[in-house]
Amino acid sequence: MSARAGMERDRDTIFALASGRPPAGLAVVRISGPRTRLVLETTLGAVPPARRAAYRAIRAPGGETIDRGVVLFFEGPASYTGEDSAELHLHGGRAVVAATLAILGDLPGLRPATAGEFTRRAFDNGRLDLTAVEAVADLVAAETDAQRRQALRQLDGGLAEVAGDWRRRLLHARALIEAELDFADEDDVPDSAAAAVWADMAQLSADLGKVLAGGRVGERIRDGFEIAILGPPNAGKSSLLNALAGRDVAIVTDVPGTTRDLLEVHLDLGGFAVTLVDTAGLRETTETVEAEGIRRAKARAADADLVLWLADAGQPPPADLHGSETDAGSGPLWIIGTKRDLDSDSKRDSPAARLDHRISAQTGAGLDSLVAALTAHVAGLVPAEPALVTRARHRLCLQAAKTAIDAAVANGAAPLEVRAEGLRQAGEALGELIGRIDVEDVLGAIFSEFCVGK
Ligand SMILES: Nc1nc2c(ncn2[C@@H]2O[C@H](COP(=O)(O)OP(=O)(O)OP(=O)(O)O)[C@@H](O)[C@H]2O)c(=O)[nH]1
Ligand SMILES: [K+]
Ligand SMILES: [Mg+2]
Repeated sequence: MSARAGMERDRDTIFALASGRPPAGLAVVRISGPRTRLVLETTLGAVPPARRAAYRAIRAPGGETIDRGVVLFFEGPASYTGEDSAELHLHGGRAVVAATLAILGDLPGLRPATAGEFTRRAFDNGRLDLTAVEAVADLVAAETDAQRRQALRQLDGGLAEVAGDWRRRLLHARALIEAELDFADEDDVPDSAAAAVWADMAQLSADLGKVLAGGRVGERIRDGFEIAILGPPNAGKSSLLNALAGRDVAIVTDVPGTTRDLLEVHLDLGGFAVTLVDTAGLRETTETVEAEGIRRAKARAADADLVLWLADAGQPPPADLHGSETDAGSGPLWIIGTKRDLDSDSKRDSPAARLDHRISAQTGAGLDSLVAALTAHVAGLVPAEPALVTRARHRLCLQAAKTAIDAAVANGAAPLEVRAEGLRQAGEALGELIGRIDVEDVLGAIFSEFCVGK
């Protein structure tokens, strides 16, 4: 779309059902754009007072009453989108919603909103920065308390405020350097100002490093921690997955090699989103499909925050699976003895294998204590300090900024212009983070996550 066509579209007044699929108790239809007042005059007879709930009849142009409900009018720019906008709170019936949307669609200058378009206008009108836009999407998608809290913190400016401070420090440093360049011919300019600039930039790099050192916890809270279930064929992996999911997700049979593909179940463990992954049983095989399943199982285990190694006869995990716990990319591994209901008394008491837990997916024995341990483990992965980096995009922008600052600080022998350019690049990376510079491609990716009506 050309810039001009984009501006034409922006002048449209948009509408959408912002609430869930009817039938429902209520339906909220959202309207935003320059014709909002006209819409309200046409359908209600008059524009209600701004920001005050008004009980009104909603009428078709012919005069028929479609429904009665509460209407809210928000006068721009003090609205979510920054434009005149309104909400119609209707009875959530299919016919009510369909008739209302049809009336709006027939009004000149109105069209249905595209996914995320209300929030896009809020961003374009400076009501939300880019991290807040992402947070709106995350809040709508949040399924656990930790996800909700993290999204709300980000919406309240968690990362954006810190990044704003960092940008101001960079601008200040660049201004001092500019001044120094302007006075470079004069002998009486003290060096101390420059020294202070680079000391602060070194500190800024350390501040960025501290936030980055939080690792990917924020991303994990958003996307879910991963627990992979591995073990030899028939160890009872799929049975455990089903037991923890509380439903029959995976096929369970007594045929070794039943599971081939990775199967995922999403759990809420103590308010944290967790993805539990069932995998193909590990064994030597020449069978193509099974071999691919085993390859995927190992790859997933390498990325997991925790591997549960299931063993019904105490088989130890292969050495290539987990290495030491300090290996990069490999989290800890617990050994779980399965089919406890079949254990003879002698086996139960034998200390032959190191077992972290003993369970029976069949009787449910040991499952409560396993879930409690998993919940505590996941909670233990989350530091008390809330994460500021909640998406890979944030991490990459901060890393780019830090790299540019580090190079500028370290490169003391380079001309001042070159070092200043590094600081400009760092500022640009932080600008990209909050969406203050041209970021069209980034925007497309972010807004594609939205639903219509948001
Ligand atoms: N007695 C008993 N049998 C179990 C238990 N858990 C699983 N089984 C049985 O063990 C067999 C294999 O179970 P699965 O859950 O399919 O094992 P798996 O590890 O997923 O097997 P593959 O996908 O083939 O690698 C099935 O016959 C299950 O009914 C248990 O706790 N007690
Ligand atoms: K099986
Ligand atoms: Mg299985």
